[in-house]
Amino acid sequence: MTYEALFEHISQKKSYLCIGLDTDIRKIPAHLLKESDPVFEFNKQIIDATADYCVSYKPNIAFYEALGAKGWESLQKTIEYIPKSHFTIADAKRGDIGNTSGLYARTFFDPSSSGLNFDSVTVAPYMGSDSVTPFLDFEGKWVILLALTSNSGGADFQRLETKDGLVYEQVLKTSQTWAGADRMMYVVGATQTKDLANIRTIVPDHFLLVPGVGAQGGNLEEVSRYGMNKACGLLVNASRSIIYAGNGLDFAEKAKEEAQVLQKEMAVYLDKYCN
Ligand SMILES: O=c1ccn([C@@H]2O[C@H](COP(=O)(O)O)[C@@H](O)[C@H]2O)c(=O)[nH]1
Repeated sequence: MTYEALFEHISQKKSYLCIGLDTDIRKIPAHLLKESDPVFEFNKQIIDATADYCVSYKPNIAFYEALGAKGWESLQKTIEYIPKSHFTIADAKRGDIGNTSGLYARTFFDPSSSGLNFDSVTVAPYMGSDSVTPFLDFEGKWVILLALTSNSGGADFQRLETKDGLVYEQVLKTSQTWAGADRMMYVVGATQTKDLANIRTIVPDHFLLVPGVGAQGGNLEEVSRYGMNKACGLLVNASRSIIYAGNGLDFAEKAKEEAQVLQKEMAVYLDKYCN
């Protein structure tokens, strides 16, 4: 998906909501456990109920890998089921020496190899350029680089001072020489809103993937006020607060209600801050 197509979809839907499909077999409603693939059945009903209110889905790969081959199968079926209009993110946080990164890229981007055809994958910048650029060899696919994460421990390294600024600032600056705003996004936690104005001076045009509203307590208004640019430039993720909003027969309806609340708020912020 292109930058322009993503912005067009956001404008049409008046939403920059990304729903995290962090589907934990131990947390899904009991009545689904009799299904042959409970994880896929849960995802399918969540997608059917919420697709009108979001522009993106982000399965966190850990939740699928933890189930072995069966989890991989649920992930493949889920990715095929998501409407093509929606931007898909493999939240896998990969990155290794170039040779190995190339295979991680095939895993998420080459359906003839793995059965998966994501639009993007999250990548850790720690191993540097040759660990990231193999993901960019796949035309039209995106890298979402970890910059300033939502967890408190992120500060251990990301906020270390160097002679040229903080480590996360260096990640933003150096990685711009690898790809532009049309192929690269950055992860910035919704719990890090004090840094958003600074981040926007370094990457004014890039999309930011912002996890941390909902269960982690991030503030959507602040994220939007300080993070939005003229093409919206935000994909705000919520996982647990949406997908586990209910736990009964009506779990998908409850998820829809939560998604709708966020979408309505986003419509207001798009009018106010997207310029
Ligand atoms: O900095 C980061 C990077 C990734 N995540 C992931 O996003 C979701 C958040 O889930 P919630 O249930 O809405 O808290 C989850 O998959 C994380 O692994 C993040 O939270 N922070």
